[in-house]
Amino acid sequence: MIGAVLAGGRGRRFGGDKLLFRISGKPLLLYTIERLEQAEKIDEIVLVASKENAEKLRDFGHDVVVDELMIGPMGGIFTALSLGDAFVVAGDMPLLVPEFIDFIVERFEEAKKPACVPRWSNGYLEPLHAAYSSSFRDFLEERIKSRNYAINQAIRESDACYIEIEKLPEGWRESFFNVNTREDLRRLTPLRTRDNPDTLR
Ligand SMILES: Nc1nc2c(ncn2[C@@H]2O[C@H](COP(=O)(O)OP(=O)(O)OP(=O)(O)O)[C@@H](O)[C@H]2O)c(=O)[nH]1
Ligand SMILES: [Mg+2]
Repeated sequence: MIGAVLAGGRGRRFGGDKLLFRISGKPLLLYTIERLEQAEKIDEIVLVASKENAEKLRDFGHDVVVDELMIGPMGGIFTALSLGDAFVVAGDMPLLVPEFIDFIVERFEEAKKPACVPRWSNGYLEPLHAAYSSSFRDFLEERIKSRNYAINQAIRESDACYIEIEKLPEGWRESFFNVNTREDLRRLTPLRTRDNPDTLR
């Protein structure tokens, strides 16, 4: 399965290109990529870039595909699916849990549904930590044509399968953590053992 990383955002809340921002000398995006590489079900990684940052992202050693739409997550997912079925994450998720990703991909493969998306008990979805089939792309195309870019609504109106988050190990939830502001960087401090045991303290 392709692991697609959305990496075309502007980082407005962060105040600059957060994906290249270095934490203990390592770009945020690299943390995300390394976690995704650890998932056994992911055999190829693709970075979904903007035209502006595509060149820089080539340094990460994975294929880069340019998002021509730049309408937010829906366009990134749409672009990723042009390559085939994909597990899609945001580039600002440094604490991805590889076992959780494998779990979702397995469920997706069994369910044979257009998408498999984690869902909280209050109905909130995690569309940027989900598996999608290339057939979901056709469904998105219609919505993009009518400028309806709301990804959660699209998922709800599709025949998606859901993964109930609260029924899974609590430790897996940190997989959703994403860095949006500089304040969020602080939340990384006590957590890191796997990647950089000492340096983030
Ligand atoms: N390819 C692509 N990636 C996107 C797009 N919008 C956001 N992303 C990426 O999707 C991920 C999650 O988005 P956000 O957390 O909102 O990041 P952002 O858009 O850079 O930040 P803000 O400007 O503060 O919203 C980030 O890794 C972004 O780089 C888009 O239109 N196309
Ligand atoms: Mg984010």
